[in-house]
Amino acid sequence: MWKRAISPSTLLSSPKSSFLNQANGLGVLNLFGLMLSGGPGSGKGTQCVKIVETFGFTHFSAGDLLRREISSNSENGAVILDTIKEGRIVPSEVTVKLIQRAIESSENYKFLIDGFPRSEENRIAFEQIMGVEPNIVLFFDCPEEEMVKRVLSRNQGRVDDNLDTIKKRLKVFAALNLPVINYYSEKGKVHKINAVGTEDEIFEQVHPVFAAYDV
Ligand SMILES: Nc1ncnc2c1ncn2[C@@H]1O[C@H](COP(=O)(O)OP(=O)(O)O)[C@@H](O)[C@H]1O
Ligand SMILES: O=c1ccn([C@@H]2O[C@H](COP(=O)(O)OP(=O)(O)O)[C@@H](O)[C@H]2O)c(=O)[nH]1
Ligand SMILES: [Mg+2]
Repeated sequence: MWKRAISPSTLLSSPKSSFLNQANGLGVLNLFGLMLSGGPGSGKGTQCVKIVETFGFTHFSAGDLLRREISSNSENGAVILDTIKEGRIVPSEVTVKLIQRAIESSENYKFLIDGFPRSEENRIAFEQIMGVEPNIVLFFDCPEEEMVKRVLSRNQGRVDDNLDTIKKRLKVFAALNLPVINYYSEKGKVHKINAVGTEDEIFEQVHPVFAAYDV
């Protein structure tokens, strides 16, 4: 379980007080974290919309947070844009800080972190900075040719939705994703989803994962 330390004044006024863990008398709030992993175009973002609607999670897409940094002309914007165009991974501390800011400014206690961690280095940086781990990891398993087809017809005007970048992204994914999945698998946190099928068919696999958790 994720826990967030909060001040006593926040505690008293918090709408989330029913999630207080008062065992140590410190005012600690329990958070519930879900991470979604899967290659480009495997359908993570699409299923997040359904999870938000059905289970009331707050959705943070690491890619969207990075794209927002580019459009807000932040000091890191140029480096992030270049990295995304090349299909590489943005330095961990940049992404983790954006996720941290998003979580800390949210009133919800249930989070979906979509498209992160993309490497062991990402994972370790997240755990060091945040001091928490996800409760559940959903891994979207999708053949490369299906991912390519979906990305090339995504039509959202993204700078990385082209054949050249997608090829690079698939190589990065193949090289860096497995250790992350192995790490969380050993902790019994990974639920593998067959990402081929209609959106509803895929959600039929996602839905029961939540049954075992009181969220
Ligand atoms: N089950 C599916 N079957 C076919 N196309 C899908 C499916 N799920 C998502 N898509 C489409 O594929 C593209 C990539 O989906 P998206 O959710 O953005 O994937 P990701 O976030 O993993 O990159 C989008 O255009 C989306 O509408
Ligand atoms: O934790 C992250 C998430 C995304 N990205 C960058 O942002 C791009 C797009 O990520 P997004 O999750 O939006 O892509 P999707 O998998 O949804 O196609 C990736 O290729 C990376 O270059 C990154 O560096 N770190
Ligand atoms: Mg996405």
